[in-house]
Amino acid sequence: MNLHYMSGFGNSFETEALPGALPVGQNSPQHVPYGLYAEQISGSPFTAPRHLNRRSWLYRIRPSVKHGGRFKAVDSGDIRTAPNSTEASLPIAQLRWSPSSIPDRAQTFLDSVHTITTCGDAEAQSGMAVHLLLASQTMTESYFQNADGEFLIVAQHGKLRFHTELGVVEIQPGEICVIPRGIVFRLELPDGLARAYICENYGLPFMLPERGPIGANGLANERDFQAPIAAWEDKDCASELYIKWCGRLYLAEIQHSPLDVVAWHGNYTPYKYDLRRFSPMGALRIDHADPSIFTVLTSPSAVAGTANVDFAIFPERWAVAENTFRPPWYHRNIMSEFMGLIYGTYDAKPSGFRPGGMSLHNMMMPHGPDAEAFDKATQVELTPVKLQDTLAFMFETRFPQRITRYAAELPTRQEDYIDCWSDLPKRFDPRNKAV
Ligand SMILES: O=C(O)Cc1cc(O)ccc1O
Ligand SMILES: [Fe+2]
Repeated sequence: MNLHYMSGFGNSFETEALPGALPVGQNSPQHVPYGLYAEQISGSPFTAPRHLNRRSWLYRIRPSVKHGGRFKAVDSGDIRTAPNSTEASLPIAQLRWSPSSIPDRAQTFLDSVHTITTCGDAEAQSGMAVHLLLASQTMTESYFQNADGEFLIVAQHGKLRFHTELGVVEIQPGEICVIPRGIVFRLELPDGLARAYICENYGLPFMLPERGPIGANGLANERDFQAPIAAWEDKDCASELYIKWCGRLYLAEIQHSPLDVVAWHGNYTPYKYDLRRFSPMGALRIDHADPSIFTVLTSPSAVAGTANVDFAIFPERWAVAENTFRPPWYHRNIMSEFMGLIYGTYDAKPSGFRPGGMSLHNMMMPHGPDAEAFDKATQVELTPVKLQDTLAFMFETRFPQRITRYAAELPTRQEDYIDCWSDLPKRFDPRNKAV
């Protein structure tokens, strides 16, 4: 499918799928072209300062109030929403899971979403959840809307094509898609199967981090983000609209497609980004820099520098530091680190962390390179080395992440994970400074 996008991050975009569908010079004329309805969707309070203000104007076949009706509460399967702190009773630990296979029994988007962790409080609009998407069924007359947060979807296996109210966004492994809070979509699977990690961000929408002394360019560059162009469905048939709202799932039976937006303008839009366009900065002479240098997107909290969620990646790059232990240092962190591996190997965990797998190093849980990585990093000759064919990522949050019962009971959980550090010897010798 040859899809077109508009380039930029946080721009005011405008797009029309029919010539002249977009009103000119005003948002809400008495008569909208082609008999469309004008509707605003606000992703920030009206009075939010400009840099945080998000809204779009949609020109649609029916106002979205016609896409609702009577909602009934339905079972939310494996989807959980914070606070969900008492469901699993595992003792605290460093946790890691091998990749889950994608079941081939037919699954809709909803029963292919399995929550792994939750943190914060969705109703307080802070915190996040991590979900694992194991999908094998295209949604046809079924649509979903999340009022609790925005979705950041990290494709790991197979293509994911999101038909959204604002247009179509397709991603493949190496790419991400963000769907703002409240935007209706359905998911199509061009390859039949897909595996993806989802960060559901309850807080402020993701934005680009400040660059500070880096300057005006580098890391994720604005022009590499892509927003969809308007595309509408004019479909009258029995359909289902699911809404997740304050942690519960509701269903409304509707008689048409809610993806009926013919034109739109604004800055509240889904978007995609190819993580391989990230322009990394790094330690050019000594030491291992803090992973914040690899932040792609951040959802700030009200406390400066204390993210609700940071989305960071560990992309292909050169390692050049001299006289340096090059992998991540051993550490404990007040922030909680959920990691996934999209492809390749991750330098701190060469064996047990596999593409499609997950790890969780929660608040103040010690971690760092396993024994194999430590050995290699302390013995290797320090020539410039390219870390190639590798892409890992981290959702790092200020809140402790509570795992779900589903995650605790997954057969892929590696009960022996902490043994990856057991071969680290005591190396201390008070008589020998130069071990
Ligand atoms: O724990 C991890 O593997 C993630 C990580 C990477 C890094 O380079 C520095 C700190 C950090 O938490
Ligand atoms: Fe870490």
